Amino acid sequence: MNYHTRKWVKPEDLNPNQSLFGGKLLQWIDEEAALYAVIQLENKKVVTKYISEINFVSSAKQGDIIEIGIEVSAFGSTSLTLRCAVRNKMTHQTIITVDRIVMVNLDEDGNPSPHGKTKVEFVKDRLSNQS
Ligand SMILES: CCCCCCCCCCCCCCCC(=O)SCCNC(=O)CCNC(=O)[C@H](O)C(C)(C)COP(=O)(O)OP(=O)(O)OC[C@H]1O[C@@H](n2cnc3c(N)ncnc32)[C@H](O)[C@@H]1OP(=O)(O)O
Repeated sequence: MNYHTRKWVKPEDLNPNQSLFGGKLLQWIDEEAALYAVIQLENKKVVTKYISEINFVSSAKQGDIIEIGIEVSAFGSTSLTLRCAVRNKMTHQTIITVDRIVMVNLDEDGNPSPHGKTKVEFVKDRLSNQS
C-alpha cells in the first residue's frame, strides 16, 4: 500500500465528540480514489460506482496528521477496483479501511468505456518512455 496523501485534522473536520467526522474522512478517501483512478486510467472522466465494507477502526483527533493509502485490487474492463487504508502518520495506527472502491472509466457521453489498462503504471515511467 502506498500512502500518497497526508491530511492535518483541523477544528472544522471534527464531530461533536471532538474526533474526526467520518463523512469528512470518506470525502477525502473518495477524492483520493478519484485522483488515483484519473492518473492510472489517464482519463479525467471517472466516477465512483461502488464503495464496500467500511471499517472505522479507531478515531483521529484535532492536530493529528493522517495519511491515505490506496492500492489496486483489480483491473476490470471499464472499472478499476481499489483498496484503501487511512492511518495515523506518527503511530501508524489504522483509522479506517475500505475493502473495495470501484471507479468506472467513462467516455465523453458519460457511458462506461474500456480503459485498456492491466497493470499499475507510474507517471515517471510514462515520461521516460516519451523521451
Ligand atoms: C481542466 C481541468 C480539469 C481538472 C480535472 C482534474 C481531475 C479531477 C477528477 C475528479 C474526478 C471526480 C470524480 C469524483 C467521484 C465522484 O464524485 S463520482 C459521483 C458519484 N458517482 C456517480 O454519480 C456514478 C453514478 N452511476 C452511473 O453513472 C452509472 O452507474 C455508471 C458508473 C455509468 C455505470 O453504469 P452501469 O450501467 O452500472 O455500467 P456497467 O457497464 O453495468 O458497469 C460498469 C462497470 O462497473 C462495474 N459495476 C457495476 N455495478 C457494480 C457494483 N454494484 N459493484 C461493483 N462493480 C460494479 C461493472 O462490473 C463494470 O466494470 P467492468 O466489468 O467493465 O470492469
